[in-house]
Amino acid sequence: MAPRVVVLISGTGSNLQALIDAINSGELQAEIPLVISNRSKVFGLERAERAGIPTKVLALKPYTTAGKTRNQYDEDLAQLIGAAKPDLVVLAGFMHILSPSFLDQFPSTPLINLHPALPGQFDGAKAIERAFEAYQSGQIKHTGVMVHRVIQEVDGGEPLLVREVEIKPEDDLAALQERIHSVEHKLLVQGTAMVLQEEEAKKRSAVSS
Ligand SMILES: Nc1nc2c(c(=O)[nH]1)N[C@@H](CN(C=O)c1ccc(C(=O)N[C@@H](CCC(=O)O)C(=O)O)cc1)CN2
Ligand SMILES: NCC(=O)N[C@@H]1O[C@H](COP(=O)([O-])[O-])[C@@H](O)[C@H]1O
Repeated sequence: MAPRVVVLISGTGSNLQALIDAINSGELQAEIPLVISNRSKVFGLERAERAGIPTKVLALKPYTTAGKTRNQYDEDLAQLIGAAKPDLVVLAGFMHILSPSFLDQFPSTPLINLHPALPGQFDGAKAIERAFEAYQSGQIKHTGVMVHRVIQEVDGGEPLLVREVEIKPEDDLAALQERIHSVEHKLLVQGTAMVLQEEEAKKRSAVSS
C-alpha cells in the first residue's frame, strides 16, 4: 500500500500540484488521501478536486467568531488529519501557526514544511518579499528555499533540504517569486520522498529487530 501523505494548503496549491504530478508520473510513490485548506475558495482545492483527492476546509474564523480558541481549532485539525491515517503530513503553503496541542497529537508522524527562505533568515510569513527588500538594501546577496521538520518554533525545525536561490540585479519581485517557486516544486517532491524513505527504513528495521 502506498504511503499516505496528507497535505495542508492555504492558497494557489502549486506545490500541491507538484506532489500530485510527481505521484501521477511515478516519481513519487505515495497517495494523498486528503487535502485540507484553512481558506475556502482557493485554487489549491480545485487542483485537489481535479485530481480526485478528497478535500476539507477548516477555517479559523468561525472558531474565533464563536469565541473558541486556536487550540480548539488545532485539536479539530489534528482529528481531521488523524482520521486520514497519514504516514506524513506536508505543509505546502499552509499559513497557520500550529500550536503544541496540535503537534502533541502527532508524536510519531513526521510533519514537514516548505519555506521559501534559508534557515534562520526570514522565518514566518512573506519571506520572499522580505528577502527581496533585504537584497535591494544590500543586506543579502541571495536567498533560498528549504524543507524542514515542523516544531513549535516557526520555521525553526531541522532543515532536511536547503537550496540557495540567486537574486539578479534586474529582478523584480515577480521574477524572484517565479524562480523560487520553481525550486520549491522540485524540493518539496524530493523532501517528501526523502522522509517517506526514512519512514520505510524505520519500519523495516523495527520488523527485523
Ligand atoms: N508550529 C509551527 N507552525 C507552522 C510552521 C512551523 O514551522 N511551526 N510552519 C508554518 C509555515 N509558515 C512558514 O513557513 C508560516 C505560516 C503562517 C505564519 C503566520 O504568521 N500565520 C498567521 C496568520 C497569517 C495569515 O493568515 O495570513 C497566524 O497563524 O496567526 C507564519 C509562518 C506553518 N505553521
Ligand atoms: N511560510 C510558509 C510560506 O510562505 N509558504 C509559501 O507559500 C507559497 C504557497 O504556494 P502554493 O499555494 O502555490 O503552493 C509557497 O511559496 C510557499 O513557500
